[in-house]
Amino acid sequence: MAIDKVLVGVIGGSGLYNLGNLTYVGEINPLTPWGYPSSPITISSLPSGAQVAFVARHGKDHTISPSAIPARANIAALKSLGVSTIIAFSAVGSLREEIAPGDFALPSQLIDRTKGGRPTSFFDGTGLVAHAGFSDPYSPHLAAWLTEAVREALKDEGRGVKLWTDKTLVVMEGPQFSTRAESLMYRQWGGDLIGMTALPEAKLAREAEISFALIATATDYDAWRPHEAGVTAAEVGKILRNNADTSRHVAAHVIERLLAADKALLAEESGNMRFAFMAAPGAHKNAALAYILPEYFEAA
Ligand SMILES: CSC[C@H]1O[C@H](OP(=O)(O)O)[C@H](O)[C@@H]1O
Ligand SMILES: Nc1ncnc2[nH]cnc12
Repeated sequence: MAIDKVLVGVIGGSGLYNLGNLTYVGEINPLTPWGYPSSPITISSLPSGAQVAFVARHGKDHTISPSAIPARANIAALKSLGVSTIIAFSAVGSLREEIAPGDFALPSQLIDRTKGGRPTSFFDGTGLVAHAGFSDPYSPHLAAWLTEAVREALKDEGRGVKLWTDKTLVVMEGPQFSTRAESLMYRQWGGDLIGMTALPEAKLAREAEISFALIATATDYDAWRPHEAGVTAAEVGKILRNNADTSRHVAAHVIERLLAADKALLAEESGNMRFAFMAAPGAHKNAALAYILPEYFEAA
């Protein structure tokens, strides 16, 4: 089967290394100006025939640590396939009693606690300065639409998985989990969830004019609860398989409906960079920027 223009991309995190519930079409490994993506991108088709692109952010065998994920290559590779909307999944710890392991959440805000120098912009080293708006890190219309669509998908699956919305996700560097003091501090800051990979992914999607939403899947209670041992990878691992099965169901259900929904939803971020540049982009020929934003840049 031929690979068509793919409008929706999925990024899988811990435990979610494939969309094996869809029909396999092929694999493609684009070399972007920022290198290769974390893993070759799998193209699969939905029952309607529409195609979806999937990338495993830690690699298919989970060999890439959160600090080393080639996020620019992942986003650029998806964009090169025609992707205008990404739905990303991320395993997270819960900083709130009411958000239990096994629950799903749509975060609306992020707090950046990464500090290992992950590249966060496509414009680094290009000589062009761009300031993308990031007050709402996830595309608001897409997130609002997803609330109902994900709820419906979870109901349809029938396992009784709960969905939380409007939560604040703290993104830490890792790979070690937080100390108890840090975990308690994040709660005081208003954090509801904690993970290691949501940034810079969301920033890069915004720069690439891709609509982007994150579905967070809770695996543990992090380290803030008194009298508990604290989080371990083994504890997280126990819940990953169920969360991944539910994520696959949600992805298939939601993307099928998204492709049939108002086309404006898929293009929510289109044009958002037009006023972000500090110097006229037309005057700036750059092959890397042309790869990600051909609307504004030409190859040199
Ligand atoms: C396996 S627990 C820590 C690990 O899980 C999360 O990964 P992802 O966001 O890709 O699902 C978390 O961010 C850490 O990378
Ligand atoms: N407690 C936690 N802290 C950071 N990332 C996580 N991913 C899953 N659980 C996590």
